[in-house]
Amino acid sequence: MRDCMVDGEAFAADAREAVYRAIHTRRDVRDQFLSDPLPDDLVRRLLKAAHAAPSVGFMQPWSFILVRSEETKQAAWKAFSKANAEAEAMFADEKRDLYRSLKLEGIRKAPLSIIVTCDPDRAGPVVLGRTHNPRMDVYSTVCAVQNLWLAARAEGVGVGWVSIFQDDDVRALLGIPERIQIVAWLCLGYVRELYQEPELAVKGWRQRLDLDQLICEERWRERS
Ligand SMILES: Cc1cc2c(cc1C)N(C[C@H](O)[C@H](O)[C@H](O)COP(=O)(O)O)c1[nH]c(=O)[nH]c(=O)c1N2
Repeated sequence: MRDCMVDGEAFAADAREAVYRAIHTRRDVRDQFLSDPLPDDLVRRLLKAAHAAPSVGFMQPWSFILVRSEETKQAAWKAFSKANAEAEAMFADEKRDLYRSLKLEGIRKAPLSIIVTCDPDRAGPVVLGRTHNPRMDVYSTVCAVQNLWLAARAEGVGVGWVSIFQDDDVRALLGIPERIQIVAWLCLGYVRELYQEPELAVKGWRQRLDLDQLICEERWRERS
């Protein structure tokens, strides 16, 4: 068994710093995408990072659909626009005005979209670790998205997650069968600069919560 092990010691300070830098400077990107295409080997590294994510029962339920054509991106943007109009109507008064002013997608600007899906049947009917909570497959897929997002940050590639869609529109557009879950539409492209803080905070939509208010010991505590 010893032959199967690798060193588990802490990274050297600069490598550790790089990991935290990727975590803390990662941003959701909507408008800063450059049009330059992403090289295939880079895209492959990002997908490899996603594929290295943890998954329940080592299920690896994810798949990745790569979209580069203007035609498909235009159709996706139309689906977004329809859903976004519905979303806008759900907010009241000033919040609605602020919502309307926000840029919430970069579908047409980003040279590449990666749609991440989850196959609930990937590892058969009974999956280790998912026996009492079937949602674990989607949670695993989200881990893959986050791996990709952090790797992209290190590569100078911005990622924007767009979730303002009716699933059926995306299904029809990409030919995704009913049994497959759509987890994320990710827009990707090189970026020259990023917001220092979440754009939604900068634009006054919502601020970062105080971490100390979110930690409790032993028992659930309502946030004050
Ligand atoms: C599941 C999920 C879904 C979405 C998002 C994120 C996640 C995790 N985010 C991005 C989100 O607004 C952003 O992560 C937060 O505002 C925090 O900003 P940073 O990611 O730190 O820049 C996002 N942003 C956006 O402009 N349109 C969208 O539809 C979505 N959808």
